[in-house]
Amino acid sequence: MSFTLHDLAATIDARAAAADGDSSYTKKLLDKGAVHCAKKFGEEAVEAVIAAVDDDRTDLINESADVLFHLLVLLKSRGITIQDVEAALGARTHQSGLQEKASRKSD
Ligand SMILES: N=c1c2ncn([C@@H]3O[C@H](COP(=O)(O)OP(=O)(O)OP(=O)(O)O)[C@@H](O)[C@H]3O)c2ncn1[C@@H]1O[C@H](COP(=O)(O)O)[C@@H](O)[C@H]1O
Repeated sequence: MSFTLHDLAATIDARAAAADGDSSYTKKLLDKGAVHCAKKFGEEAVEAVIAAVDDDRTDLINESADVLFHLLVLLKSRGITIQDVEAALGARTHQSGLQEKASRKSD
């Protein structure tokens, strides 16, 4: 059985609804607010960048897991769901990234 980001998002939802900060790291982050969640996400992203630059495969995989967890917590802190993000990604599939970039330059 595979584990998905939807499973993790559901756990984060459950912790937000019913946990307390002494027993749940997720709830502890959410209780500190969106700005704190954003800072933690930024820290984890930088750690992933460092792992990539160092070409450390194991570190990059582990830091990527941290990044995805902290991104989902950040989204939760602002009332955004993974389905909202998937919808944004889905809306982009009609054109390539290069086409989208070119259309922005002519704005
Ligand atoms: N995937 C994760 C996950 N990834 C990373 N982390 C935590 O993120 C933190 C990042 O480490 P840092 O050193 O940057 O932070 P820290 O210094 O420990 O913490 P701060 O006091 O700075 O916030 C660590 O405490 C990790 O345990 C996670 N914590 C929880 N989850 C998932 O969330 C679920 C619910 O967790 P709880 O809310 O704790 O029950 C777990 O079962 C996991 O599936």
